[in-house]
Amino acid sequence: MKRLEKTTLQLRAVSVLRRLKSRRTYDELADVTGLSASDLNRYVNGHVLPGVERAREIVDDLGRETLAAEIESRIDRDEEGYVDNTAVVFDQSLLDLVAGVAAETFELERPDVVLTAATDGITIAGAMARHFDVPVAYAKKSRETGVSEFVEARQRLTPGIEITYSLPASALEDGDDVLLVDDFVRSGNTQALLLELADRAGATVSGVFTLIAVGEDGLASVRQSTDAPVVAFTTLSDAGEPEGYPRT
Ligand SMILES: O=P(O)(O)OC[C@H]1O[C@H](OP(=O)(O)OP(=O)(O)O)[C@H](O)[C@@H]1O
Repeated sequence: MKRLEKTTLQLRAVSVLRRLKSRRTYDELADVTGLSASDLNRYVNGHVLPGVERAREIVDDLGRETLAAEIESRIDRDEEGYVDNTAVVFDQSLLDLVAGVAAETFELERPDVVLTAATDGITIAGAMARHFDVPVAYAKKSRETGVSEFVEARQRLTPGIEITYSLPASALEDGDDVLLVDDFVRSGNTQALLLELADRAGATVSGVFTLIAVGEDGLASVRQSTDAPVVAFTTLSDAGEPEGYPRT
């Protein structure tokens, strides 16, 4: 592991601890982490960095669980099960941390481009692109004025109603490795569309990452369309209650 990667991991672990600390005393944080309150105080206040192995444990064991619980606690659902994740997708610093933790825990490979669909996927896709230091591209439901060439794919909403998503042709090059990212997957239709766009551009999809999966059906459907790993940071049940992680 290179020095820069080690330091990045150590700093990410500190960010996770700071998020946890914001709602807890040091003694409570010690109970959650199994680390001593005095060590935690030094990490959180920036006097010392955790060692690399300890940092990895903090990120892998606590990072995802903590952030998934935070995401779940910020999601509202109406009576019909529609998701309001505004409080998540508007919080860029939370997403920046999620992107780094997700890349570490899911061992996502560095792509050439991160691709998403406008609108709500843009902030998590931007966070993932920044993590890997690669460009982010997004397909839109309208053609960008001034762009002459597009790659396009159609999404069928109901019989007779379709939306065309347009991606400037310059966004992807033949042979690019692409990571598909979105804020949530429900039916998987949006990911199917992004897979089609990538395919039309001659790109290879190296992975699919969603912040939230609503039920398992959408993920299963995406997995049938690609051999690339398809992963969700957290999964909510269709019935309305988040599952998999305790709330904080
Ligand atoms: O798996 P699916 O059933 O396709 O649903 C997931 C998509 O739905 C939402 O976008 P939406 O189409 O609502 O557009 P928006 O981001 O502009 O709100 C969300 O941002 C995903 O892109």
